[in-house]
Formats: sequence, structure tokens, C-alpha cells
Amino acid sequence: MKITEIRLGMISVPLRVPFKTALRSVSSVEDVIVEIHTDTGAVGYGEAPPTGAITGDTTGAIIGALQDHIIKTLVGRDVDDFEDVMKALNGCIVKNTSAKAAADMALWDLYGQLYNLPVYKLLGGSRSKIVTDITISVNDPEEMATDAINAIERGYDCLKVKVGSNPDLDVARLMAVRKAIGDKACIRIDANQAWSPKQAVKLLNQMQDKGLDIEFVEQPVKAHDFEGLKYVTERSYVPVLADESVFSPEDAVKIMQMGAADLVNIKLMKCGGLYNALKIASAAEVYGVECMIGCMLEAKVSVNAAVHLACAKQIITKIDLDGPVLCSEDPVLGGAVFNEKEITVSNGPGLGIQGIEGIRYLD
Ligand SMILES: C[C@H](N)C(=O)N[C@H](CCC(=O)O)C(=O)O
Ligand SMILES: [Mg+2]
Repeated sequence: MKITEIRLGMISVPLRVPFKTALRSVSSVEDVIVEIHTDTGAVGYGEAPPTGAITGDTTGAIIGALQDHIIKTLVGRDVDDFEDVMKALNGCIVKNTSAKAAADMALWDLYGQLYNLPVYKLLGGSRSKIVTDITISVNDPEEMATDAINAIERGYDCLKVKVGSNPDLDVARLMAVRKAIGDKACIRIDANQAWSPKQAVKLLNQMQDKGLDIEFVEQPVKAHDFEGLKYVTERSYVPVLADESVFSPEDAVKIMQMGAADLVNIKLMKCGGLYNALKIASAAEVYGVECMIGCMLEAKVSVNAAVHLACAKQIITKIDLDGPVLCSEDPVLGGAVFNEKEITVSNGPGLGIQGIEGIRYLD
């Protein structure tokens, strides 16, 4: 199966409501689509969101990395030489993990089609259903309480509550959400790097003292501050999950060796796709550190690839794949079925995507 052409395009999908974190606020998904064509007629699909605030990858940078490095490296190669192809993809440019992730998942899609197996089965997985949380954007406490009630009415039983924008309000935010939903859902929180280490310990222990029952906190301190993360992990009653601190498998190993976090968040857009995500999962197995699978604000093409990984790896015990349910429409034909919190993986070959509506091709 030889790669003959790689086409790029864009999709736009409006969100149901604006998505707000301590790092950014957005109202639609505007993602780059990658289509890898082959001499057998098989097509592999990938998607890359420009999450400049986290990955540094803008739309222009994603397109540039693909056009100037990745496409030139991949066209003409045989998908069956999979390890060679993956090494070439990862070696052709440093960083640019979102562009690499889009190409990586399109290649896995083709590899599965070549051997007529869904990717999660190719990876040895057997679970076909997973359950995601849903994100509550950071707003004033009353609005967050209303959003939490709406999420419960949609059937969610785990909320990922964003905090950190004006931290003085954070305890009040969590009190309002917990009061509104009672014990109908678990609450995990994500500070997106907003707190100092000491502030994090103080706020988390206040939340614990008030009986708010927080499952874990995601990325309380700056991404580069591994010592600060360890400080919080050692002193907080609330378990700590490393998100923006873990991009590469090397980051993951360092965090685990240091004991800087209790849990690790794997995102395809941070690590460059399934090939590297599998290395993080293996390291986590060795260290006995459970993982969350997360996403950026993404449509279903790329989240679908993360679903396959989650269905394959038992070390992934927490699911934050709510990108598609935050969107007001789904332009993707085939792939996983998202029925609110319940996600069912596709059993079609590869990643199971049959097409994408409304692509604006760049060529
Ligand atoms: C969408 C997902 N639930 C989420 O919250 N991801 C964020 C980053 C998303 C973004 O800014 O695009 C996270 O876990 O930090
Ligand atoms: Mg996060």
C-alpha cells in the first residue's frame, strides 16, 4: 500500500456554548484535516486542532509542518513498512506534535485497513465501550452550577470543572457546583497551570476540608514546573494529574521517576499521535501510574483515534474525550458513536471513518 498523495483541508464546527479555560476561550473548532491517499484507493484520515496556548501549534504552523516536512517525507513510502514510516514521520521535524498526530492517525487508519482490523484490535484491545466526562467551562459560580445541572440532565456522571481564571473564586465555584448536583456526579478539576504551588495546596486542601470530594486536580501549576508539581502532589489531599507537563514519553518517564504526579494525561496532540502515546502508556504500566486519555477542543476525526487507544489500553482508566459532544454538529461519517457519555468504538477496518462533510481543501 504505497502513499501517492496527501491532501490538506479545513473544517469548521461551531460549539454548543463557548469553551473557557484559564488559558483560552473559543467558540468553534477550526481544524486542519489530513487525507493520506494510496495506490489501493484506501484513504486515511487525520485531524489537527490549532491549540497555540498549549502546544504552540497554530493553523499556519500545522499546515507549514505538513507541507514543508511531513508530506515530502511520507509520499512514496509503503504503509506496510510501518515502523520505518513512523520513525521518518517523527524524525522529519522537531516539536509540531499536532501536525505529526494528524499524519500518525491517518497512517494507523491505513495500517488497519491494510490488515482489515480496527486499530484498537490491532493493538490487542477488547473493550468496545468507554464512558467520558464532560467539561464545565470556567465562569462565575452561578453559571457553572447551571451548566453542571444541564450536564447531569444530559446523563453525565462525571464533570471536569475548569478553574483558575480569577482563583479567588475557585472554592466558591466548586461549592456552587457540588451544591447544585449533590452526589449525582464525580467532580474532577482542571486549573490549566493557573496556580502557584503554594496557592494550589491551600485551595485544594480548602476544597477537601469543605467536603467537596474532588477526584483529582489536573495541571495545577505551570507546565515546566516539575518541582512545583511534585510539591503539590506531596502536600495535597487531592490527587494530582499531569497534563501540560507531559508532552513526550521522556516527559512522562521523568514525571513518574520524580513522583511529581499521581496520574498522567495522554493527549495525541501533545505527544504526536498513537505511536508515541503507546510509549507513554507502556511507561505508565511499568511505573503503575494510571492514565487519563484527553483531547483538545477537537472534532470526531482525531478524538476517534483516541477512542481506539483507550479501548486498547487498560492503564487508561479515566476518559476525557468530550470534544465531539461539545460540538453542535458532527461532520464525520463513520467512526465511534458518541451517545452523550457513552462512546462505542467502530469495528470497521482502521479507524472506521468513511468520510468528512464540508472539508475546504487547501489545494
Ligand atoms: C476538551 C477537554 N475536555 C479539555 O478540557 N481539554 C483541555 C484543553 C482543551 C483546549 O484548550 O483545547 C485540557 O485538558 O486542558
Ligand atoms: Mg487539562
